[in-house]
Amino acid sequence: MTEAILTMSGISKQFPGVKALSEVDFRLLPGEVHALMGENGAGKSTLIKVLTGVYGIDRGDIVLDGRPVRFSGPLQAQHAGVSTVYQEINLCPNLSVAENIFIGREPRLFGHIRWSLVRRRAAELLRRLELDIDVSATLGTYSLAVQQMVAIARAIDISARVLILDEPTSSLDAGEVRQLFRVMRQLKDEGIAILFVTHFLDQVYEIADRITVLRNGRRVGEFPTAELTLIDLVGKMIGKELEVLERLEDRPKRFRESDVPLVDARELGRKGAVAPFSLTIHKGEVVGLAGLLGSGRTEVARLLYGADRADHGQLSVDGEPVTMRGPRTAMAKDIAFCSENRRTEGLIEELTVRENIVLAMQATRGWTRPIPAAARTSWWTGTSRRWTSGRPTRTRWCATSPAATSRRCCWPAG
Ligand SMILES: Nc1ncnc2c1ncn2[C@@H]1O[C@H](COP(=O)(O)OP(=O)(O)OP(=O)(O)O)[C@@H](O)[C@H]1O
Repeated sequence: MTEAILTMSGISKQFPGVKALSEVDFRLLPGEVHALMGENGAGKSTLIKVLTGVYGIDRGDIVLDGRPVRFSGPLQAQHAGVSTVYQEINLCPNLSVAENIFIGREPRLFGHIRWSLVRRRAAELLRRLELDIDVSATLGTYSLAVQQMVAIARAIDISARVLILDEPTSSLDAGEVRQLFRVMRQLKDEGIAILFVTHFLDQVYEIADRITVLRNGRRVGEFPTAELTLIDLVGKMIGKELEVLERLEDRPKRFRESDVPLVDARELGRKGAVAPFSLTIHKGEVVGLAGLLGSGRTEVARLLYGADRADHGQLSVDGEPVTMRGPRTAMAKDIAFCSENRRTEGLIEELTVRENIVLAMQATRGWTRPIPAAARTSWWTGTSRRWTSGRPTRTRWCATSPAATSRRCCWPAG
């Protein structure tokens, strides 16, 4: 059996009031992509951070290449051969690609940086990864995906043994994910061990050789990907067996399929943005839209809210056909929208909390009907009561394809 390049044994980490890791064991083999899986709060980030010295360890041992190690920080870990590339690229977008690859470790002669050597070595490195990137161009002019490849190139040039990729695909579209996976396969073939943290289950099955599952800070197990079915993986992540998951499907719903849906979109679409899709949402139901960046999730939500106008299909609310002329129509139908860009689209940060809420209230009433001062204080408590009493009963997930044409319900949450 191949000897592990990295072994973590009995790792425990306590934060005030939270046991983030309890006696966790983890093994990483050279030349493998190893997915670290678990629900939010399972302990994935903490395990990476104790490995790379961001946090100290309460108990446990780390052995790298046969030698016990305990890093004092990510820089020391990097020099020992363990590099991390995070979802948020921590490079300098205003510097060139070559400068970013060699920043802090530029080759010098008599104190002067040898720029031609920097460019040549950067170009060689990127060529080795079959990346066609101009090393003299400013990094910030490239897409996030390319910037991520540059970060990976830098990481493996510094230390080419263990590469940790923490949620690397969260901001990439399908084509960029393919490009990243090609690079990952190449690094794997060169013998580099890759620790891959992601929430995208389909990507794990595409790229990972083995999977370690964490739950509530404990290791559930280590499995060859080929021997763990998707439903078993989900079961291990959430701590429920297959039969329980199947029974969840049969849970009584608080609505009948024959009930008139609250929202009923039939072949709704917008040219150039979302191909026609159909979707129903019943009272008390939570429907999840899942898909990669660019798959059309946000665009679907914007069409339902009227933030963008549909040019195809029909939308009905509470059984009545509606022409969404804009957010005002949606608000009149009691539809609210919480944008993913809350800071730029959902709030005016210069205003107080109260002023932001009053603005929303004013928008529903129209500017000709000012809100009485007394109502401005009572509205929030009234609304939160309404929200807590209207508990959702059931969650469905719908996956959107790049053109938002397909709809696939996977499993109910909870
Ligand atoms: N710095 C911290 N201080 C206190 N508690 C923390 C800290 N970092 C993490 N935790 C807690 O430790 C537990 C594990 O968190 P961790 O971030 O490692 O989980 P995760 O699996 O990476 O989740 P996610 O997928 O959401 O990133 C959680 O309960 C979290 O709230």
